[in-house]
Amino acid sequence: MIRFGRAALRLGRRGLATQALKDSAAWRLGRLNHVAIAVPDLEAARAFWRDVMQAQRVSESVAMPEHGVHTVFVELGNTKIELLHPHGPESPIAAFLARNKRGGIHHVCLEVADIAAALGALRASGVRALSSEPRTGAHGLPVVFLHPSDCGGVLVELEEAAPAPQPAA
Ligand SMILES: C[C@@H](C(=O)O)C(=O)SCCNC(=O)CCNC(=O)[C@H](O)C(C)(C)COP(=O)(O)OP(=O)(O)OC[C@H]1O[C@@H](n2cnc3c(N)ncnc32)[C@H](O)[C@@H]1OP(=O)(O)O
Repeated sequence: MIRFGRAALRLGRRGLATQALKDSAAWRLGRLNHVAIAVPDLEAARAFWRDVMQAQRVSESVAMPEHGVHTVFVELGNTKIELLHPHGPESPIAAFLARNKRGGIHHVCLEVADIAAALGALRASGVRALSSEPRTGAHGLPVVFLHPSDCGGVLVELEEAAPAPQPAA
């Protein structure tokens, strides 16, 4: 059975649906920030997106040992692709690549306006977070991962959107 936390059950009831709408207004689900792809060979993947797919901007590789990954960002204009490669044997990407030898889509990252409010509302709907608190993600902003078994089989990362720049006075 595919699970979506307890949200699908609860939203069937009028009162809880209204509450969920109020909650979502507070935390506001926003843009697709990136799609992450786990890759067995980071330099080969980097070259593919730069030279074959002709992406205009492909970053250098950055090591993030605190997340167990090396990352490369491919800018697409409306969103990004994050290439992920394991950093260390405990890396979650190592476990993923052990099951998916050629790599594949690992997670999607969605922006929210208020990550603490999002976590509270999602937990109340039965969606499990994979850390007790948000951590600092690849863009230096708070992120939290949601269990794929509670999100229809998709690993979802939430990232608190950077505050919009204020117009010059
Ligand atoms: C730098 C940062 C950033 O962008 O800001 C990052 O990207 S860090 C990127 C790396 N960090 C993370 O991924 C952190 C969050 N990830 C985790 O905590 C873990 O990887 C889990 C998602 C819990 C999976 O861990 P593990 O493979 O040990 O768990 P498990 O074998 O018990 O799997 C539990 C269930 O989830 C499924 N599963 C595992 N990984 C999955 C994935 N990427 N997408 C969809 N489903 C997935 C398994 O098939 C299994 O399904 P069944 O139960 O149906 O068999």
